[in-house]
Parts: sequence; structure tokens; C-alpha cells
Amino acid sequence: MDELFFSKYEGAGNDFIAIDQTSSGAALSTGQLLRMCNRKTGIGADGVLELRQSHVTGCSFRLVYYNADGREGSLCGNGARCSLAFAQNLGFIQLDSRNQQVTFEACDGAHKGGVLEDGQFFVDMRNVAVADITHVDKDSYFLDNGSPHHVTFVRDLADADVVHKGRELRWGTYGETGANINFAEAESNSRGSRLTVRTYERGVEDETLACGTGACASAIAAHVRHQNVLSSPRISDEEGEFPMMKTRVSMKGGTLEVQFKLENNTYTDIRLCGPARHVYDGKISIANLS
Ligand SMILES: N[C@H](CCC[C@H](N)C(=O)O)C(=O)O
Repeated sequence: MDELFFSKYEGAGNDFIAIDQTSSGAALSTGQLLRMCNRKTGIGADGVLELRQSHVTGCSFRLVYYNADGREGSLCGNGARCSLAFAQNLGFIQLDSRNQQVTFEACDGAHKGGVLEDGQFFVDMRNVAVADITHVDKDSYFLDNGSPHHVTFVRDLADADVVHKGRELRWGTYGETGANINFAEAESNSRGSRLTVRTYERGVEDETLACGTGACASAIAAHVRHQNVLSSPRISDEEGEFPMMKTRVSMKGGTLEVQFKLENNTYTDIRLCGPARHVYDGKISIANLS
């Protein structure tokens, strides 16, 4: 294989190289993936989305995600949303008014995802038990929603030194395994609250313009913090009805929406919605990557 066809996608500024592995048969090395993601000598991206055939019954495709360092990453929320747009363009799935969602496979199991009436793509996340959320310090929380996320609440987010502080926490607190480090600022007014979040991504080892699982983790951490969830458990009463929460998360590259419920001390029905855009198609010479 000398040449590799790829597509470029972005979701709120989180950008990806998408490869149809079913037709290319590509088995790219860590070095080749890293060089493809380099913004000066390659194509440039935060990560690579590889679409493969799934062997799980009911799953339309399998998404394998690599970070910009060329290593396989954990769940990428924006990448998952973009993989749906890619799968739709390839004809792997048909999302239309009759069929608005599909099931696909990612590193943490099967996920539902689809397209909304306004053209935004959504992906559903696995549940997060309150008992699995750690209160790291006064202003910080840790949770794993398919990817490991540290969320620190700050004031004056615009002035935060996300790269240096993020790198320090990622390596200093979380070591070799690491975590994604989110800095969040909550703004409340009479119409509700919204979050602004900036994320240092593990595997990119830099701030990215948006992070989907980071937006979900931050929305949940904000709820935990403002509703005192860790000290006052929520158990269903006879009625058993829990409201659906919606949080708008502004990131540098765009706005994402996170929906969830808190039901019997578990965050359920977590849905990440936002734009997923096809930017261009291209062909890269593999020989020059090695
Ligand atoms: N940008 C991604 C997060 C990727 C997680 C990755 N950085 C890792 O820790 O392996 C998202 O939209 O959720």
C-alpha cells in the first residue's frame, strides 16, 4: 500500500483523520499514525478514527481511536460523533427520518448514536455511578466515563494556564497512565447555568479546541458540586421520576450539549450532542511517512 485515502472531520474544533479500514486494509504503525497527525509534516489532527467491521451482533461498525501520539486512546466523544458522520458518508449506515440512530462498537463497548433534526450528531455514553466519582480536592473531581477525566473548577478561565497546569496534573498526579485535565467555569443566571471548559488532552499532550468526553465529565462534575450529590444520596421514591438535565458546554472551537439524569445514585442517559463536519478528503503517500 503506497497511498492511503482519508477524510478529515471536525467536531467543535476537535479534529480527526478518518480512515475506512474495511477498504484500505491499512495496518498503520504507531510511528505512521503519529506522523500523519503532525501539523507541520503530516496532515494534522488531534487523533485518527479507524472504521472497522464489528463482530458484535447489532453493531453497524467498530471505531478504533488513536490519539495524536499514535497510540490507541480511550473513548473519544467527538471522534465517535464524527465517526457516525463518516460512516453515513461511506454508506455503512443510513441515518434518516425513519432511522435516527444506530449502535456501534467503541473501546468501552456498544454505544447508540445518531443524527438530530437540526443535523447535529449525538452519541450516548455509559452510565457513571456516583460512588465512582472522586472528590480530589476542594475544587476538583475525577471520573471515568470511557476516558479518565479530572475536572477543576476555576474563575477567570480565559487566563488559565491550561497547557502548563494540565501537563503538571496529567503527569504529576496521574503518572504514566495519565488523565485528561479539564478546567471549567460555571456561569449561572436566571435562565439556568452553562459551562465554559478548556481541556488538556492526554495523548495529544496539549490543549485541544474541544473534548466531548471532557464536556460530559465537566457537566456531571458541575452537577455533583452544585447539588452536593456526594453528601446527599439520590434514591428513587415511589414516583421514581427523575428530570433530564441539559448543560451547554462552550469550548474554544464550538458548543456541545450534554444531557443526563441522576437516577438511584447513578448518572444515566448521558448524551453528547454537537456538530460533526466533513472538511475534506485526501490521499497521503505512506512511503513518505515511514
Ligand atoms: N477528544 C476526545 C477525548 C479523547 C480521549 C483521549 N485524549 C484519551 O485520553 O485517550 C473526546 O472528544 O472525548
